[in-house]
Amino acid sequence: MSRTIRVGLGERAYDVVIGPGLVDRAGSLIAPLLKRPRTAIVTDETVGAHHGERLAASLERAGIACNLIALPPGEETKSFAGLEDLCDRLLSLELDRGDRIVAFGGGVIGDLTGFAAAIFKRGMDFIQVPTTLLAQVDSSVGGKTAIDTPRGKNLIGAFHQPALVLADLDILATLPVREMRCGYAETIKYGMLGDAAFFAWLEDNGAKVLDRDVAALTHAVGRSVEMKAEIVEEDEREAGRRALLNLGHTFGHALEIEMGFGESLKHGEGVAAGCALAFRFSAALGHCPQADAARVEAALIAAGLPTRLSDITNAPMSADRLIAHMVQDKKAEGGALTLVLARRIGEAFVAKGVDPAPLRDFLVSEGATP
Ligand SMILES: NC(=O)c1ccc[n+]([C@@H]2O[C@H](COP(=O)([O-])OP(=O)(O)OC[C@H]3O[C@@H](n4cnc5c(N)ncnc54)[C@H](O)[C@@H]3O)[C@@H](O)[C@H]2O)c1
Ligand SMILES: O=C(O)C(=O)C[C@@H](O)[C@H](O)[C@H](O)COP(=O)(O)O
Ligand SMILES: [Zn+2]
Repeated sequence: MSRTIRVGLGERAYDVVIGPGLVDRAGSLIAPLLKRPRTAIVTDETVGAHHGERLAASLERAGIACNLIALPPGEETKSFAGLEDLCDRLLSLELDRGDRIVAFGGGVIGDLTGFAAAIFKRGMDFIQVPTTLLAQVDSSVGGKTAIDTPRGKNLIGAFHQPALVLADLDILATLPVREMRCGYAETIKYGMLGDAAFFAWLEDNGAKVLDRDVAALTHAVGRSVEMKAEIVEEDEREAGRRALLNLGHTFGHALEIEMGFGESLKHGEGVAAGCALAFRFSAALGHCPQADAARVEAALIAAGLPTRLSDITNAPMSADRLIAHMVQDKKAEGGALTLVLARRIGEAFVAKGVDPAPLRDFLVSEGATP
C-alpha cells in the first residue's frame, strides 16, 4: 500500500508517493508525465549497481527509452566539476528542455540533478526517485537544489521543484546502517522543530525505523514529508518559516566545511551534532529547558549519532573559524548571524542578529579552541 502526499504549490504542485515496490511501478507512474517516451536516469555508481537495471527495466516496460548516467558516489560529486560533467553528458544525449530527467539516488544525486535540470537549456523538469532515508524524508521534497564549493555548502543553486517524487521504502534494504542513521537525524529534526509528539514517537520507535520496519518507515517518512510539504507550501523560497527546516544546519554545515565534505562527517551526522548544539546553545541562553537539550542529545545518542565536537574529531576546532563559516550561511543578513534555536522540543524559532560573543563562549565551552 502506498500513500500520496500532495505538495500544493499551484502550477508547480506535485505528488510524493511513499510505499514499497515503487521502483517496479516507476515506468507506469512516470510515463504520463513525459512529452515523449524518452528520459535519462541520473544515479551514482553504487545505486546504479544495486538498482539501476530494475529502474531502467521498469521504464522500458512502460515504453520509455532511457540512458543511465552513473556518477561517482559521495559529496565530492556535488561540485562544479560534477555539474559540468553531468551537463555535458545530458547534452551529449541530445535531450531537449521538454524532456524530464530522473534523479535516482540520495541527496547528492537529487541536489545535483535538480540543479542541472534547473539550468539545462534554461530549465527542464525532473523527477526524484530518492534511495536514501535522508532523501526520502527531506532532500527530494521542496525544490532546494545546489552544489557545494570549498567555501561552503549549497552556496550555488536554485529553487526548482520536482514534477513527482517516488519514495520506494524497499530500496532502503541495501542502504548501509550509517546512512540510515544520517536519514534518522533529518527525520527526528522534524520532531524537534515542530512536532513534540512525533519526537516522542521516534524515541519509542526509532530502533524500528533504523531496522527498516515497513510500518515504522511509512509513518516516519510520511510524517516528515507531510511537515515539509506544509512548510514549503507556505514559504517556498525561505523568506521566513522555511528556515525552521534548517535547525541544526548552521552549526552542521560549519562542521562539514571544517571536515572537508568527505566520509569523515556526513551531512546527517553534521545535522545531528548541529541539532544537539542548537538545543544546548538555546539552553545556555535561557530560551529552552536544559532537560529538553539533554533529551535531544539522548535520542541522538540512542540512534548512534554524534552530538559533541569530540564525537567528530580529536583535532582542535577553532571557535572563530566555525563562526566565520556560520556568517557565510545563506540565512545570514548583512553579515549578522541567523540561527534556528528552540524554546522546547517541538518549538524552534528563527533568531536573527545573534551576538557572536556568547556563541563564541558557548563553542569554547563545547571544546572548541578560543
Ligand atoms: N535539497 C534539500 O532539501 C536537502 C535536504 C537534506 C540534505 N540535502 C543534501 O543531501 C546530501 C546528502 O544526501 P544523502 O545522505 O542521501 O547522501 P548520498 O547521496 O551521498 O548517499 C549516501 C550514500 O549511500 C549510497 N546509497 C544511496 N542509496 C543507496 C541504496 N538504496 N542502497 C545502497 N547504497 C545507497 C550512495 O551511493 C552514497 O554512497 C547532502 O549534500 C545534503 O546537503 C539536501
Ligand atoms: O529544505 C530546506 O529548506 C532545508 O533546509 C532542508 C535541509 O535539511 C537541507 O540540508 C538543505 O539543503 C539545507 O539548505 P541550505 O539552504 O542551508 O543550504
Ligand atoms: Zn539537511
